[in-house]
Amino acid sequence: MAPATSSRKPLMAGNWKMNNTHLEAIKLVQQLGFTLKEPDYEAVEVVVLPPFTALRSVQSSVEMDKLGLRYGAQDVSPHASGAYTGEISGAMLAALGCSYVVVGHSERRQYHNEDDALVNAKVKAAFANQVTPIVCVGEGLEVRKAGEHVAYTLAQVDGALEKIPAEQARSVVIAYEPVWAIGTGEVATPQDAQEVCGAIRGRLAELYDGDVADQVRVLYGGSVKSGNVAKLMKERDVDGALVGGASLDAGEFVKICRYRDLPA
Ligand SMILES: O=C[C@H](O)COP(=O)(O)O
Repeated sequence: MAPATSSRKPLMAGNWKMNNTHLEAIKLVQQLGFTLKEPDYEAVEVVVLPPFTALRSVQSSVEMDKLGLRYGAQDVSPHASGAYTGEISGAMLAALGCSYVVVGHSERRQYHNEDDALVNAKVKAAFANQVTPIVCVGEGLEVRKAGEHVAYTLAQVDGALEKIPAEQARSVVIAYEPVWAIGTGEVATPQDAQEVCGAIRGRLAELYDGDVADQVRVLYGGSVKSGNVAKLMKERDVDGALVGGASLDAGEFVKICRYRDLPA
């Protein structure tokens, strides 16, 4: 398994959601892998998050073609093994070379009733298998309108990291994804993103001693595209992006990974 890196290296993660068969996944990974070069990987960590059914194909492609991409899954079971029909364990993801797993995406919270306790159990399951969780947090429109977005999001951070020790917390990735910005084309302003990403880092500093808050990468997600990523990445506490729709297009995702070349 390729270990996840940190020291706040920018991270661009493409969450493919329920898109791409394993054959389409191979094509997309090869398009990305053959376009991105060593200087890209020196500047940015690039991760793709295919559906479970494509993970084995992505692993083979990455290994055979010696691609610099890392990859991960979109969910993990809180259980280690056994009679849990339809679930995929952390050990299974580790065996497929997954570096990352998304935990607590708003679509899981909304359509599968995932609460903070379950998200916390999934974070533990990921760490138990040396897979780095990308923990998604963020408020819906009503909460934002009520001006309670920071408190709401920080409560989700508290819930996800309950009883997670500092040595694990320092490698976690947190993705701030305001629900109203996901798939809507309505990206948060850089100032809005910074407000919450900065507050998340502040909360990490309250929760943990030492360098945890400095080490953790906080991503922004929600309608990120090549046209807005450079401005978002200028913000002090935005360390990368969790990209949905735009990550399905190789050319667009490469541009996002090369955000430094784009006008901010
Ligand atoms: O995980 C990714 C996010 O849900 C963002 O999706 P989007 O870029 O399509 O808005």
